[in-house]
Amino acid sequence: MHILQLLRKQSKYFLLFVGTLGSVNSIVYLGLLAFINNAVNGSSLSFAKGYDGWIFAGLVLLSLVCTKVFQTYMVKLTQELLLHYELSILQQLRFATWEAFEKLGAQRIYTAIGDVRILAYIPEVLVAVVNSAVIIVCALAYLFWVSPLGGLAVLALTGALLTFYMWRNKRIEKDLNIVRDLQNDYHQYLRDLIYGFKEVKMSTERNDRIYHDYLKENRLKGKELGTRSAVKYLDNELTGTYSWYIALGVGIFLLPNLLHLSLAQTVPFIVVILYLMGPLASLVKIIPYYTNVKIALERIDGIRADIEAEVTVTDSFGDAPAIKGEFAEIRFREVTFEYKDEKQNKVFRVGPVSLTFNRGEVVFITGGNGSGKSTFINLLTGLYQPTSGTISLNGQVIPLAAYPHYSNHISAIFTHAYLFNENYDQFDLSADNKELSKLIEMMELTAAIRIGNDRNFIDNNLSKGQQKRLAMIYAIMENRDILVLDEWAAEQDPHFRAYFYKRLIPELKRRGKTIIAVTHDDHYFDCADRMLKFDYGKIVADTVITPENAHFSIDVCNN
Ligand SMILES: Nc1ncnc2c1ncn2[C@@H]1O[C@H](COP(=O)(O)OP(=O)(O)OP(=O)(O)O)[C@@H](O)[C@H]1O
Repeated sequence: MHILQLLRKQSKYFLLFVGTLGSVNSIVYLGLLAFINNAVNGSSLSFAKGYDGWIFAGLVLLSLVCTKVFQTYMVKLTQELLLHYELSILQQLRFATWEAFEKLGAQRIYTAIGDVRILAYIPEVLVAVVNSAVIIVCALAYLFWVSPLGGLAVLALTGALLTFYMWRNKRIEKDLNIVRDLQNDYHQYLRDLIYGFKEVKMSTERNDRIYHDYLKENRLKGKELGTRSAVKYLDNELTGTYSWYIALGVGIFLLPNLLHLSLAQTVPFIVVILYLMGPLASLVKIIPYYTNVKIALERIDGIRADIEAEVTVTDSFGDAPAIKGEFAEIRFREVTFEYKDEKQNKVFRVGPVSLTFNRGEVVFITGGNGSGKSTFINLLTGLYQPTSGTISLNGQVIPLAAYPHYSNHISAIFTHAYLFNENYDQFDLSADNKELSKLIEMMELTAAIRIGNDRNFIDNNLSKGQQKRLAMIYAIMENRDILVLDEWAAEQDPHFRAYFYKRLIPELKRRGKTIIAVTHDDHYFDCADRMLKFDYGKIVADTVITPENAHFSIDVCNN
């Protein structure tokens, strides 16, 4: 969206403000020009005789006040705009489905939020553009009035310079767009270096390559393009300043001789040239800022359009469907989920799945790599919505819009569990919470974590296994009916693994929880009530485990 359109959308008074500032400043600048010119010529405006100095000071003051009011208005408007953009991107994002979020990608979201900060240049750009434009128009009008020939000459020069700047700017804009792309890649490589530092240290070849072929290569290209555009911008400034000096020289030395004019006759021309130097310089200086704002806006609009294409609801989660009674069952009926590529071709399909999870059941899910277990977990937790078929809770089919409410019934610990830095769930993490202390003890984290600090969150610097145990504490504190675990025990030591299967799961079951866990721990398959086995996206075995068939079932699941 264009900057002006955007500001008009943000404030209906925007054009009124620009118009008022432009009109007042036109009067001020025309008046100032006339005063300066007359003062240089030794004449005086008839109506201002004796008060020239006062009127001059008054005009300057009026212009100052007007510009100050406009500047303050622009700063406030821009800050509102920044807030609006930041919040609207976040607001749209939080209503995005997991599938839509995966498509957008975290890097693009970070970049868009970063781009919003660039919009903070808008006041500088607009104040410079409005003021300079007003001065240029007034100066040219004045010159046409006193010397049409001089007016024509300066108009031609100004027009030629501005066209030249705009043409050069179009080319620089292309380079700056590439610089922005390079910056995005650079941040990605940087993240790889920092978060994959261990892996980087494990291979000198990888270490060399990430530095020489990616980071350094990227920075060298960035430097080349950055230098090229900075030099072009500085060239613009030089061209502008020196063309104006040439025009000034022509006015002072050539015109009087060539056209047999007295110096006094060329004074308006010289005054206007001098008068225009400042505004034109500030216009040229502001072009890089303008270009950056324009590029940022285009990119933000791009990502917002992508988010809008993926996210239909952006204001509320709507009312939760009234589910009758306590949790009794989740039923999948002919549920499928398809991953598609960019051309909408199916790349992998899970299902059709038809089954029921009953209250209090402990269900283990097994299957080879890439067999569809995690995709199924995403469906079960409501992160993915079925491509076809229905999921119902206590017999009530979940409409697409109600999936966020459906997810509210489930606690989940995913393979790469993320622990928040703040206590968004407002758990009671105080030292005198007995239940918490018991859970910490149970998870053998007493020595590893500290509770009861001011910020009411658990300070942690934990190993992967400990992080999963802390995630388990939070999941238990959430106190939801269904607990979904994706390879929770994978990072636990043998002692804790045994504790999980033999003590924790039975304890949670005793509390009435329904546990659905992806696992490869075949030693403990007999701890489940039921086993599901996935293969190529389909459930190939759904076996109830009894003491009699436990070993047979385990064999089925392992084969
Ligand atoms: N976001 C995605 N886009 C496209 N295809 C995907 C996506 N996520 C998974 N897949 C594909 O879906 C198939 C099933 O993946 P899934 O992660 O569900 O399997 P899994 O059984 O959990 O495997 P693993 O045990 O290795 O985690 C795989 O072929 C995978 O490549």
